[in-house]
Amino acid sequence: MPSRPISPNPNSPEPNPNSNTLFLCITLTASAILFLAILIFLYYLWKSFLHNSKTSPFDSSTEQLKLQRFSFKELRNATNDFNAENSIGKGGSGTVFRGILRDGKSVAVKKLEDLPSAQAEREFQNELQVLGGLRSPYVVALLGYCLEKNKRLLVYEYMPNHSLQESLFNSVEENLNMNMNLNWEMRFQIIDDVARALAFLHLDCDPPVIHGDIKPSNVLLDWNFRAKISDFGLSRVKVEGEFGVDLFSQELGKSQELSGTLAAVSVETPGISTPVESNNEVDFSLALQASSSSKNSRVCCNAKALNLGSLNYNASIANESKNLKSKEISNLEVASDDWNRFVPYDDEYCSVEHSKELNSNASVVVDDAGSAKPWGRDWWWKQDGSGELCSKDYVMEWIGSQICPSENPDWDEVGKCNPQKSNLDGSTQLDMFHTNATNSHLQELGSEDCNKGLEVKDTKGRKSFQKRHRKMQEWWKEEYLSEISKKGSEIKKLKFRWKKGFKLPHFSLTRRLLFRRRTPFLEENQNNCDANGEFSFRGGWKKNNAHSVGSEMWSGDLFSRELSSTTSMRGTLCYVAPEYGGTGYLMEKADIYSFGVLILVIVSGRRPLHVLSSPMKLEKANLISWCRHLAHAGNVLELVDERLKDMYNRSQASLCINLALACLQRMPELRPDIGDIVKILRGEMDLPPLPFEFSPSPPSKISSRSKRKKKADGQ
Ligand SMILES: Nc1ncnc2c1ncn2[C@@H]1O[C@H](COP(=O)(O)OP(=O)(O)OP(=O)(O)O)[C@@H](O)[C@H]1O
Repeated sequence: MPSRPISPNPNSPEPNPNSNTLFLCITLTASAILFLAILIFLYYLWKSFLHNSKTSPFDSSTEQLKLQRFSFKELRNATNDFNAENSIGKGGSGTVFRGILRDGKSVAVKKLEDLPSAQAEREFQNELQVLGGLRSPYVVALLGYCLEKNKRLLVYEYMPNHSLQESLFNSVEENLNMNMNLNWEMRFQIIDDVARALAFLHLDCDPPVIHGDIKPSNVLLDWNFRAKISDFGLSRVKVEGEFGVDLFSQELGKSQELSGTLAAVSVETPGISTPVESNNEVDFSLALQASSSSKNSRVCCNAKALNLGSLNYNASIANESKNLKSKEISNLEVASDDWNRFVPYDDEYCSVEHSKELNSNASVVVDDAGSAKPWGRDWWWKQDGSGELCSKDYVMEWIGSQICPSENPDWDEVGKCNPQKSNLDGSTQLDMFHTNATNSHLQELGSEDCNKGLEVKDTKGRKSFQKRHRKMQEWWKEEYLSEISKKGSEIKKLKFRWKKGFKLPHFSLTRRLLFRRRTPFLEENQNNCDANGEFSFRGGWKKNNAHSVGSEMWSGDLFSRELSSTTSMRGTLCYVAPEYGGTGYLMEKADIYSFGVLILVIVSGRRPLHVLSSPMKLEKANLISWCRHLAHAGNVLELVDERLKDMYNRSQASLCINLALACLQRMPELRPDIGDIVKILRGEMDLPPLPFEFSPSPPSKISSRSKRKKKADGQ
């Protein structure tokens, strides 16, 4: 029986073709939306990942600050076409004008040179990246910037009483006219303000910021003569990890450890909204990047300083000609620049360290007395730009007497290791790195001995000092010279590569990328600072010789110190800490040193090296040296500015001077930290005991608090 076909159930609904299509449409749309959402999500995830990896470490602690971007036209209008009448100062990198913005706000506009050098460029970046991220009542606010083609301008809050430099060193008449003479209360307040500014940078910023160039022209005064610090072109951000011992090795450690990441971020915009053009080197952002990527590294990165290094390095490469006679002066100028920065404020208590540097200069004085500029740069003589140091011969004579004491045979030995001599011999600057490195160690060791040795004045003592000094030199030679010679071939290789690829300060991005492939180990350094031989050199070195910050601390430390003694000079002559040229242990303490000089300058109203055309007592020319003598004689108040007459608080003045002496100790570790300094100035803490040579014998603990209490009681 044939089966009957099953007829469709008349009750079942007919499939509706329209609803099918609708269903399909909805599904497709939903999938597309979902897919898009996922894409968007992934995109944002990726973006935020990128953003986080480039965020300044400030972000964690400080709100990002938006800097206003001005057009050039706006600033030109504000300053009346940069009218000379509106010019309020000139610094190394440009001129500062007073301007009034459209909203009526007074600003100071720093116009950098139109053809910015690599150094100016880095300074610009540094200023934006560091100062741009800081807000404190003790720090001059950076309000904005202008970046148009080759135009670089920075816009700051206007400080009506300009710089401390002017208030202290303008003529009395000038100051009287402008009502800018500083009485004691103002001076003490300024010292306190600068201390608080440093406390903010060192203690409140995370990571700490090291200013690196504390001096009167970088202390600006508001209407009430309250001080704020400015000029962060040399500043550094410090990231401290568990291996935080030596600055320079940390720099190396950072570049080594982060070799993979550094290259990638060099031209990226850093955390704060900062203009970075693709051809600019943003070494600062590298430091920040490094800091966020490396737990165990402590990073100090500095643009201007690296550039100084590059200057030296370039000079060294350019200086391979053996017939140096005519060129050598200019090269020596560059080379001796670094040496010069140490020069003449160190006194007899610790002068062996600097004696060679001084000697190097002395040899130029002797060799080249009349011609050229034996000291390299005019600015050396024009401390802080005023040009008041007009008696060169006088100073030279004085320096000569300081550096070549014929009665000290030990110094002859140091004198042999003269960078200029090595140059005259026809050796290259790279060779000089060795020589100078060697010397710097000899000096360090020597100076240690000198400090001890000077305490022993008799012949027996002198002999033992010499013996110890030589012994230390021998020890150093045995310990390190072989190691350095092992590394000589590496240096040559680097020199070769440098000549091939790193000579141009701004070679094109394409070339950079090409070069990157070929020389990966140099790329991180190139990104850091493409014209910077020193940094490349360091990084390259570290790359091949170190595997971690900790494990290679010592070799890195050794080598970087050698280099730093010739190439990494920073700051301003007479204000820069001695360790900047050598064993840079604690960077904050370098600020403390400069602060010590600043205190003396404020209290005395004198420059650190103060030589006038009129005859003057020799020992007073060097402020620090003179202060130490006075301290030893128990008469520090003689240092107080005569213009104040007797109208000053004696206990405060004595406290300030003794505090300055504490800050000026040669060993960074012995200098008080800024937290203590603030407390000492507030009278909440006693001044730590000063070293023997600064105190009238027997050494006594200066109890500022008790003294002030007594004084208060007496009153
Ligand atoms: N915000 C400001 N308000 C008022 N005056 C300022 C301001 N900034 C700078 N000046 C003035 O301009 C001068 C030059 O400042 P600038 O920072 O360019 O150079 P410097 O610190 O003197 O030198 P260098 O930059 O070479 O260390 C200062 O000494 C000060 O008198």
